[in-house]
Amino acid sequence: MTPGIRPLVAGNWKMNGVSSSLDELSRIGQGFMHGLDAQTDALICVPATLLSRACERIKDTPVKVGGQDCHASETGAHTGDISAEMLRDAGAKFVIVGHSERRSDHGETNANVKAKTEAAWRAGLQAVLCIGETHEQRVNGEALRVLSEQLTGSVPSSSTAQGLIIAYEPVWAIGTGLTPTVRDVEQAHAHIRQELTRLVGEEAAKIRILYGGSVKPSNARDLLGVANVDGALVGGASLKAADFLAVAEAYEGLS
Ligand SMILES: O=C[C@H](O)COP(=O)(O)O
Repeated sequence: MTPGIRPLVAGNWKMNGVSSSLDELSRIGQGFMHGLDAQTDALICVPATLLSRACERIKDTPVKVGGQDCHASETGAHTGDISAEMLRDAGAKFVIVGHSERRSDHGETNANVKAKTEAAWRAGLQAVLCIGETHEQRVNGEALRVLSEQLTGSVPSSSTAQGLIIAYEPVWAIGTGLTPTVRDVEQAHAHIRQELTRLVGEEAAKIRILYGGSVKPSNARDLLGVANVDGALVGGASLKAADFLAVAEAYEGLS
């Protein structure tokens, strides 16, 4: 946690979710409305096909809805793509950019990610910008250098805490059940904060830095209690309301 920064617990449903999954979303919304201590902000990034209905379902709860990617252009001949303006029109308030699955499946570069971040702002969305090293890079001692490179190439210098959230997701920890040690998370997040300061100045002190990669109820408290960890980006454990709410509950007692 960082003093003065309100944590965000964000879920990423990835390519999971059909109409019937909206009941799970309703349970998440209800959980944040009634059960939790309102100590965290909450966000669920659903597939684009569910966006409008998801917004409608949880409009009376504190949980926000986001998209998982956007095109850098506002409109145009880009079959199958979705612009940030379209996400906003469907009710999204946030969008994930630069997730490692987009980088690996679609060859997205840091420059692409930067353009998508700026597109998100143009549409009035907050960007959740993902960075993280591969297993090979970590083993070779290159993790911090890779994070610096990704931040330098993808974070616009005009970034503000209103527009930008960073998610540190070690690629090797995503969906594997493996997590870095608390010491490694602490080191990575401190490094990210330092690099953000170099890139955007004192605004960096207010920018949320989330940890993502195999976050679940059993490890949430350890991971989220680390200095400079201002929330979580949760994949698999966000698909079940009970798990997602349990991750969010980890903040109770931490603050
Ligand atoms: O966006 C979420 C991350 O990729 C983490 O996924 P995971 O919690 O299933 O490891």
